[in-house]
Amino acid sequence: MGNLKFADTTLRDGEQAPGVAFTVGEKVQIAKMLDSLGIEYIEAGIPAMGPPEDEAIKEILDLGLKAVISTWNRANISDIKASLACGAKHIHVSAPVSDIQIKTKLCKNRTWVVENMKRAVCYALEQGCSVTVGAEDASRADLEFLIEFTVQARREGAERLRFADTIGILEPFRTKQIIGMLLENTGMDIEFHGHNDFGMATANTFAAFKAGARFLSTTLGGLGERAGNCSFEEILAVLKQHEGIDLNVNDEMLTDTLNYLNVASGRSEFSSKITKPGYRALTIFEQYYPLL
Ligand SMILES: CC(=O)SCCNC(=O)CCNC(=O)[C@H](O)C(C)(C)COP(=O)(O)OP(=O)(O)OC[C@H]1O[C@@H](n2cnc3c(N)ncnc32)[C@H](O)[C@@H]1OP(=O)(O)O
Ligand SMILES: CC(C)C(=O)C(=O)O
Repeated sequence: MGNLKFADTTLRDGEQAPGVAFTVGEKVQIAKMLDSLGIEYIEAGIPAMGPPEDEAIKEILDLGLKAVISTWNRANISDIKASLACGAKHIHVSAPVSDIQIKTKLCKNRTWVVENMKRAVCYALEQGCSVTVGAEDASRADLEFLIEFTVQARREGAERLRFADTIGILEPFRTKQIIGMLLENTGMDIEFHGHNDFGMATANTFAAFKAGARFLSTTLGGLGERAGNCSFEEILAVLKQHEGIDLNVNDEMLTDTLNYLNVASGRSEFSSKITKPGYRALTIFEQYYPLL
């Protein structure tokens, strides 16, 4: 998909959607389908959760897919050991970076967060893994601290930073400004992870792309915690319509994948996602919407 890369989190954040629990077989099938669509990065799950999550992750890793398979870890060594036990080679280390989450969720301070992130990154690298770092609740973080956290992650050897709009409070203008500022001040590659609480996950993801984020975190159908995440098929349509970027995703395969997910997620409203305006515009009625 060229310079722009997709990091799918249907199997991790998608499964955090209310009422959704995939079986091991469903997770493996979804991973195969994501790979067939040409998605470059697949977040397979959280090994620290134990069985059956770790079984699914092992099976996915054993498939030898083209996509890079990563696992989600808290900023601690025991989570990374659980990932290594599954055979993971690509470790995502995640930590809250807003003061509100550092204080209320972790009961810690900024120094603790940076030190534990660094220790976890360093450990994973020593084990021969590649590492990405996640900044949870980045949209509510103090900007100077976010820059400091990112610079330290980069120095430690992390490949990129996942900027999470964890509670979905950003809007596109602010997103563009904040991602641009982060890129300018850190030189770190950015992955944008948006939530849809105000219905702006796709718009914010597009704004992050316009600001220079090369990695877009998406889920099939926008499945994800609370109101969900940026949907893969929507941002595909937006990129095509507004940027003329055609990622040549096989439309039939995408529809089959969404239909499979509809059944696996048990979310009946999900099937209607393929009739969402953005997606439909470019797949069914493309001739009426000349590309820019
Ligand atoms: C915003 C997000 O989407 S984050 C991803 C969220 N997804 C999930 O949490 C998946 C479901 N969660 C689980 O199954 C479990 O919470 C597990 C397996 C991940 C962890 O289980 P446990 O360790 O038994 O319990 P628990 O969730 O209470 O862990 C809390 C501990 O993790 C710490 N912690 C939480 N997040 C992080 C983090 N990102 N980095 C470091 N430590 C963290 C807490 O401070 C707390 O530490 P303490 O034990 O010293 O007080
Ligand atoms: C763990 C992260 C990336 C997440 O899902 C969020 O903060 O929204």
